[in-house]
Amino acid sequence: MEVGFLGLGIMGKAMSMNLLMNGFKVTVWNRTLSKCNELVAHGASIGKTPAEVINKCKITIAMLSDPAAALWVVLDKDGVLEQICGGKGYIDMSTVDPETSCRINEAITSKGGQFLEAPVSGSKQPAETGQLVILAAGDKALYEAAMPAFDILGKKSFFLGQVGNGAKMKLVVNMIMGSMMNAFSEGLTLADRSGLNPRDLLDVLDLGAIANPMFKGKGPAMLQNNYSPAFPLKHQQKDMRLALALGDENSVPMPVAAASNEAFKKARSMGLGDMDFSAVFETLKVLKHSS
Ligand SMILES: NC(=O)C1=CN([C@@H]2O[C@H](COP(=O)(O)OP(=O)(O)OC[C@H]3O[C@@H](n4cnc5c(N)ncnc54)[C@H](OP(=O)(O)O)[C@@H]3O)[C@@H](O)[C@H]2O)C=CC1
Ligand SMILES: O=CC(=O)O
Repeated sequence: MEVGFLGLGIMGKAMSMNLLMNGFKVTVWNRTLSKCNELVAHGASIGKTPAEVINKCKITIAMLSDPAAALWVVLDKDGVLEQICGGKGYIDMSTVDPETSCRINEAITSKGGQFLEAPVSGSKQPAETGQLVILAAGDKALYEAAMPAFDILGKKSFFLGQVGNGAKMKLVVNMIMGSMMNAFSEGLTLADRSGLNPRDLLDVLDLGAIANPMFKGKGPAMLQNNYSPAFPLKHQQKDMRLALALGDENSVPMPVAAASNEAFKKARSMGLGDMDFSAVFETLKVLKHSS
């Protein structure tokens, strides 16, 4: 099967490489073109623009940073819209808000193309090992046509109905994850400041009812101030912001998420936006130093 792939950041690079290693023909494009080189060394072709990739491939996947990037790649000069047409499918796997997804859907379908949103749950390592959870919504026929690729990229795919539902599900999941990361950071700090060994806390948590892969995976690195980015903090803050907007629209009070968003904003203001989202832990250390 041949696919196009737009956006070779942490996730896009891992996902497109995975497709390539599993026998797919892949044509890649990235805004910073040099990031295509590693993929090309493994057999990928390059498209010089998003339009060129769409022209070449029947199905094209995008994995871009945020709503502005997702819209730019579709609507701007040399963008997806210039070549999309009947018989071609566009799948946006970026995490965006439902409104952005609906705008892209309208643009693509107005030219006769098929559109599927398919954000993913799972980070760099699940992307490398094909263990993502795919949250698709939109054109069911495109979902079925893309299943061979989804089977490589993910451990489970959900079809959630109309466009917007995938984005909503992803934002709800990441709102919970971001809030959990803040509670975890406060717990580690409280254990330390009250005279406990935070490593003991990790062991206790791991044996109880709130054990989870995130605490287990991130905890030891956080205690060593290691925030090598798997999920960049700036993207987690974007997801909190978009989830809070969804809460506004639906009159859902979300005080825990709102406080977590403030902590992520604080971390961004400290220059930690490109670090892993677990670097929000550092905001609590600043409080210690200033007291
Ligand atoms: N990392 C993770 O654990 C996960 C991330 N996600 C979501 O996946 C998406 C990608 O994440 P990730 O790979 O980590 O992010 P990165 O920051 O590593 O990569 C972002 C990608 O978007 C491109 N981009 C940014 N702005 C523009 C623009 N204006 N025009 C064109 N391209 C642009 C970048 O291009 P360039 O290289 O030129 O900067 C790069 O290819 C995000 O929506 C994120 O929320 C979802 C699940 C897990
Ligand atoms: O969006 C991030 C993730 O880990 O899922």
